[in-house]
Amino acid sequence: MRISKGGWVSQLLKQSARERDRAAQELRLYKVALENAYEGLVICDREGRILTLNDTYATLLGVRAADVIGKPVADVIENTRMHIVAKTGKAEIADLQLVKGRWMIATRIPIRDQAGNVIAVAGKVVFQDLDNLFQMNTRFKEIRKQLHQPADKGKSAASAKYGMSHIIGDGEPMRSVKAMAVKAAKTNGAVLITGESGTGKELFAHAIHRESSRYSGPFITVNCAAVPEPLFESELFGYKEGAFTGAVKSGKKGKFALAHKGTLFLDEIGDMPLQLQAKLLRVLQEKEIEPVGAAYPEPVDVRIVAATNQNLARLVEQGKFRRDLYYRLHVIELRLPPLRERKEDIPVLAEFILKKLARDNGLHTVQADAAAIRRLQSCDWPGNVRELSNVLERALLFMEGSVIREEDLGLPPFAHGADGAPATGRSESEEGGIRAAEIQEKDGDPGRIVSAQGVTSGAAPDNAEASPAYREQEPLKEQVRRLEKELIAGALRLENGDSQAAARRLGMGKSSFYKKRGEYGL
Ligand SMILES: Nc1ncnc2c1ncn2[C@@H]1O[C@H](COP(=O)(O)OP(=O)(O)OP(=O)(O)O)[C@@H](O)[C@H]1O
Repeated sequence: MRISKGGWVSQLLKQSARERDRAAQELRLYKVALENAYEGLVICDREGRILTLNDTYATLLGVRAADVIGKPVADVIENTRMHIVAKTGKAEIADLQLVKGRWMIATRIPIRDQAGNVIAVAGKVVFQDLDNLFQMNTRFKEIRKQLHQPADKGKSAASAKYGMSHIIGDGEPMRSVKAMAVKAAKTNGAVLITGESGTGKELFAHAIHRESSRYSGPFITVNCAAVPEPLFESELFGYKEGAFTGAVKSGKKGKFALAHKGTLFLDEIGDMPLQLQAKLLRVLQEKEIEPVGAAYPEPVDVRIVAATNQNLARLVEQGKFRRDLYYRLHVIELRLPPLRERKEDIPVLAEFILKKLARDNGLHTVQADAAAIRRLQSCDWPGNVRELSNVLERALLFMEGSVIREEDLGLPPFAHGADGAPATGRSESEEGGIRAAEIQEKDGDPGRIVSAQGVTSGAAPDNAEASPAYREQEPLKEQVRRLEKELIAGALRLENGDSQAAARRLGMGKSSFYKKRGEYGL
């Protein structure tokens, strides 16, 4: 059959029209898929100019896609690296990027022509709910920790993690206490570290060990507030085979024996039972231990560093701490200044803490602006550095921009007291919470208390009296207990039952935390 010339042409025209339609439809589909993607998508040319931006990303950025096409991507998207990838040609997978105050997971892929030249870069950001992101990250850290535990368990359990360089603060109070700690480290005598909760006593204990001639020996910690009284003796001194029913068959080494040739850090020493204090004194004098069930004492070479946030002298007066042991420990006392007495250190501390938080959470470092730092310096910090760290961690979660501003700190509005002194900062510490309750009681209203916010903030809101939201009928003590229990249970949940981490999260001292945990049966 002959096909006329006109027939050929019309056939070809029809075919190409069909292909055009198909291509156009395909393009429409891609466009719809791009626009409706859950992720933010952006494509740049090799000069870093935006070729296309989907609606999801445009909405997040608060721009109209049509207005930004052709603009340099760095002018439109904060902290972008699309233009850099266009230059390096190296893909960046799952990088963290802060955009409009939200952390995103960004992936940037160079697109090449057949000769291998970069002609464009495709970028994708997944913005998770921030909590999810942090939860994911916490979970990831846990898994990583579990994976690495068998290899370095022994090492991390028995070695000091911090040195003097980890102790931040170059104001006069801190410089002199650090200098004294270095001197104390060179001796072999017991050191007593005193200071309020969160002032860095544990940090100093580690650093003293590291500065001492025992630095290559073990560093063993015992939290005297956490050991149940009946187990104390065997925990410290160990026991021999068959010492008591339920004992491990082969016997067990105590902390003293584990710390042989190293340092034993007795944290919260004020909580040590009196009977054990007598035994500790004996070890310090005789330099030998007597494991439970042992026939003879065994020599040990251990240097004691003890810490407390209690007033040991007062405990001695009250008959709760042995005078002779107190004198023995008190030979070298390092008194750590509370943060309110070294506010000049707050800027460097904040910088250090923010860097550490960023590192621990795999984020980019964020800074606090001058007003935020001034606000931090206006606080009294009853929970000291731990509390400062908690406030900064929270600010990091709730900040809106890429720099922490005063309002991100979540502190009550700055106010001067009657004596001109700045108002106390928000405290998440137990002490802070109780103080809020006490303030209310002293104000002559013992049956009522401010809301949870007031309790945890450490300062009753200015309008507590006026706002019905802050007034409830439940008796004061019950409210405090209920809230305290909820907070402790919540923190334990978030930290997967890790008491130390939960105590840190709440800005509470470890001993108070353990006590409360037991008290509430959690
Ligand atoms: N000078 C400092 N520089 C850097 N970090 C610090 C400093 N002081 C304290 N910190 C940090 O504050 C937190 C509390 O410190 P640490 O546990 O040493 O305090 P503490 O006095 O032993 O508290 P507690 O009496 O409640 O056990 C830790 O995260 C610690 O790293």
